[in-house]
Amino acid sequence: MSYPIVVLISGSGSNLQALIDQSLQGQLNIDICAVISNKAEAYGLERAKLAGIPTHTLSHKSFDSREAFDAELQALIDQYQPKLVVLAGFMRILTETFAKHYEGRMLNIHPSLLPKYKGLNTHQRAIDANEKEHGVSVHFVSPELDAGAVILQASTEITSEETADTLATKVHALEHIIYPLAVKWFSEERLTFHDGNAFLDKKPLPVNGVLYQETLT
Ligand SMILES: Nc1nc2c(c(=O)[nH]1)N[C@@H](CN(C=O)c1ccc(C(=O)N[C@@H](CCC(=O)O)C(=O)O)cc1)CN2
Ligand SMILES: NCC(=O)N[C@@H]1O[C@H](COP(=O)([O-])[O-])[C@@H](O)[C@H]1O
Repeated sequence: MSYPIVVLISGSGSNLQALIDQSLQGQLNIDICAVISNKAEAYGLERAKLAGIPTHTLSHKSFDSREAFDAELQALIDQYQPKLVVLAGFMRILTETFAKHYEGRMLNIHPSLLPKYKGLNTHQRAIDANEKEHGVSVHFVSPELDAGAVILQASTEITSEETADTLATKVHALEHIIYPLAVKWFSEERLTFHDGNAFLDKKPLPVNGVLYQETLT
């Protein structure tokens, strides 16, 4: 029996594509029931359609408040009764009510080594701060932005010639490895969440999650 998930996007959907590909290759036993975007122009919607996955666009601009948008989004998601909600480049801050409704069963991928560089424009900020390394974090979604329990991180060196674009390319490659791995762990019920903390095989994860190395796969 495959594991039902719903994926939320706002843009290109390369992380969605990584999940689709690994599912099709039999590496992930998931059923992506629907892909929902808040942006009609998101290329990730085309990726979903090509994979035969139902798509929905729910524009936040059509709602008077964040709460009204989130309520509609929650009703749409719950029609599919997913066991996991995956934010894959979903660029809206979610309300406390929404985050609590899916607490422990909603993941996000964030392009920094949390808790560093929460928010937006993380690659340029890391370069401007003369960081020697940068990377990506997969975490449970909490009401506080980018503050949920970290599950997995992967890092890369920032070179002297680095630009935000070259760094984003390196980070994207890491994302496409660790996000499917985190989803796999959750779908196999190895990854769990209790009282704000993440556990793998019933053991508490380190505060910054597991640092990805090749040996993990
Ligand atoms: N309650 C939470 N909501 C969201 C979380 C979270 O951890 N808790 N993660 C984010 C994803 N994210 C970073 O990983 C993020 C997404 C969006 C923004 C943001 O500032 N959004 C603006 C609009 C920006 C735009 O449209 O380009 C906004 O919502 O006003 C910051 C961080 C998903 N939600
Ligand atoms: N704050 C959230 C955030 O910035 N998420 C980032 O959006 C990109 C989505 O790429 P994709 O649409 O190709 O998967 C990814 O790099 C992800 O880390």
